[in-house]
Amino acid sequence: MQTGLFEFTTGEIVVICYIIDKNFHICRKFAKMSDSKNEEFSLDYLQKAADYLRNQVPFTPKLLIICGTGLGGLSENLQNQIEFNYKDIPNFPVSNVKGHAGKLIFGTLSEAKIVCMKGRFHYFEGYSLQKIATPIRILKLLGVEGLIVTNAAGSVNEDYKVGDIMIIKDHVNFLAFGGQHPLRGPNEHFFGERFFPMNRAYDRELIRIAKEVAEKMGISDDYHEGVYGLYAGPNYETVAEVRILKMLGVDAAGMSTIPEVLVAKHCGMSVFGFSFITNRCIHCYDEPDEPNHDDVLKAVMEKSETVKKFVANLIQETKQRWK
Ligand SMILES: O=P(O)(O)O[C@@H]1C[C@H](O)[C@@H](CO)O1
Ligand code: HPA
Repeated sequence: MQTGLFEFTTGEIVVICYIIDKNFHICRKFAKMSDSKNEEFSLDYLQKAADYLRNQVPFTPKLLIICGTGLGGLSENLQNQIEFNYKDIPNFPVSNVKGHAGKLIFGTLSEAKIVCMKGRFHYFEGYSLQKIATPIRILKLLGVEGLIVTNAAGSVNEDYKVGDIMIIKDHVNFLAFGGQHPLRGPNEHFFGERFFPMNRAYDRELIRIAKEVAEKMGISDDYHEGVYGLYAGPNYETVAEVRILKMLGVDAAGMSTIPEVLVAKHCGMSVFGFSFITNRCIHCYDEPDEPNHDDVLKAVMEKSETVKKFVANLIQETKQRWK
């Protein structure tokens, strides 16, 4: 048979049809696989977790606090606590890192209606970026309008010291430069628009109030406003990587936060974030220090009361928003 440039026998045509058909099925299979990946981020899937929680919590939470490594104590501020283990909530991920308890705690503080994630999910644990951010969407379905996101981070900025608080004014999402994003894939319009801005991601009014709170607490030498950079981990940075982060305008490096902030902004939440500086990132080859997770936990423990007070005061000053 003459088909344009090529000549085929009937047998060859059968083989070509078979290959096309096989490829078509393989393509459909891949399309289904990526669809099913998104299914776990879809309204229907997440609604199940939201329904489970809604049936047991007698109020609508307005503010979500994500506790960074060792910062689980932030939930101790809450009154009238109702606690859930992540593993008991249908379609909720489970966290595996030391310093992350894996509990969702509902409660009130200065009349603000709050839910605390005591334990978060990290990319280095093997979760997809979507899975990391599913709690944001679940809690949005429950009524949450604002997010306070916290993390342990290493200081790239050499003016920072261990124990400082860095209020996040902006971030650099290194994963996005490589094309990785929790909102990659079909857009779930229920939650937000396909394209959305991030130039005002961190709420300027909340930052202003937080700075006032820090001043009133007398910790003006111990807080900064800076840029958070997401390093995927689980290793801490090499010296060359720290130097690159510095050149690119990063003040503190961590392994979390940005996927949660992206999904929170996409669904219209106000966001305030801060890093607790647990260690210095090492800039020089002849420095003998090496960062490690136990020192990270120790640094947080030493200042946990100050951090708890900072968050409690910030909530007190903004409680009208979260009633
Ligand atoms: O959950 P966060 O970002 O606070 O955790 C940071 C990153 C690693 O889990 C850990 C490194 O020590 O702290
Ligand atoms: O130095 C760090 N780098 C990245 N993540 C971190 N989390 C705590 N400290 C660090």
